[in-house]
Amino acid sequence: MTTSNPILRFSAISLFPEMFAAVTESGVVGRAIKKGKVAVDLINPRDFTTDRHRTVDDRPYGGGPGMLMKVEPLEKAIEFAQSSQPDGNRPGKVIYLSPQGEKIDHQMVSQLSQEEHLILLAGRYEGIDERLLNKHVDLELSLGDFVLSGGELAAMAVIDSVTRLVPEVLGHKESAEQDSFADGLLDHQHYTRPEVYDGNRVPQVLLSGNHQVIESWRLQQRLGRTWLRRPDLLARKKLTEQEEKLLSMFQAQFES
Ligand SMILES: NC(=O)c1ccc(N[C@@H]2CC[C@@H](O)C2)nc1
Repeated sequence: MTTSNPILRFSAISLFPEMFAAVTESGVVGRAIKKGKVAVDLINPRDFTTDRHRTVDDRPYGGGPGMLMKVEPLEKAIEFAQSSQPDGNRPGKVIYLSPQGEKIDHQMVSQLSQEEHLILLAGRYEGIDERLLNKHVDLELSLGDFVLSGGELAAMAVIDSVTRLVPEVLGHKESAEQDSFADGLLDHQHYTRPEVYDGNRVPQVLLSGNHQVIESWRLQQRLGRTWLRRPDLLARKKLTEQEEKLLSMFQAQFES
């Protein structure tokens, strides 16, 4: 069933729109687009240049290495993205991807999945004029403390992670509720055939067919792994009495 108006629309502003095929032509996002639940428009600032050489970069004031993205083509691309928003809808939220942004986490992804239109600004070169950012950008986001040669990969990470949380995008089989972080814990271990691999057996509990025991074991592993690998996440989580008990049993075994 394709609906004419998608639940969530992304407008990706990028000098390398062909990169976005990586998310638009496969997997969860590809299927969500086919089902008309999500749309991804690609907007290239180069199409908004007026000079013969279609110039999109310029030298930085104050000198220094590299180039910056020209203001005018970017501004026209952003205004084009906003004008493509159906009348009456809330204006699109302009997101700039950069190492100077707020670190993205599940909370942020979940909030973004409630929006109707996300305009993702993927920069290149050394970046973008601060006055353009101040005028047009609502939210500056970062995948983490590292530098990419362009914002496109970060923008695609936003498209993929947000799309997964759009209602009815994931079938019940792949439901996002089971995702790690959805409840502030890391994921448990996963196993599939063969039962013995490289001399290691699958944990017996998973072969028992006793779903209550399996669920309890999985929760205990999630608590234990979060305690071992991401104590910062555990510190933020209010544990139920049952979770406290499972975790302390895990800790006792671990420390024995
Ligand atoms: N950590 C990140 O999310 C991130 C985002 C963008 C980026 N690089 C672009 C290229 C020029 C400027 O627009 C920023 N690097 C890292």
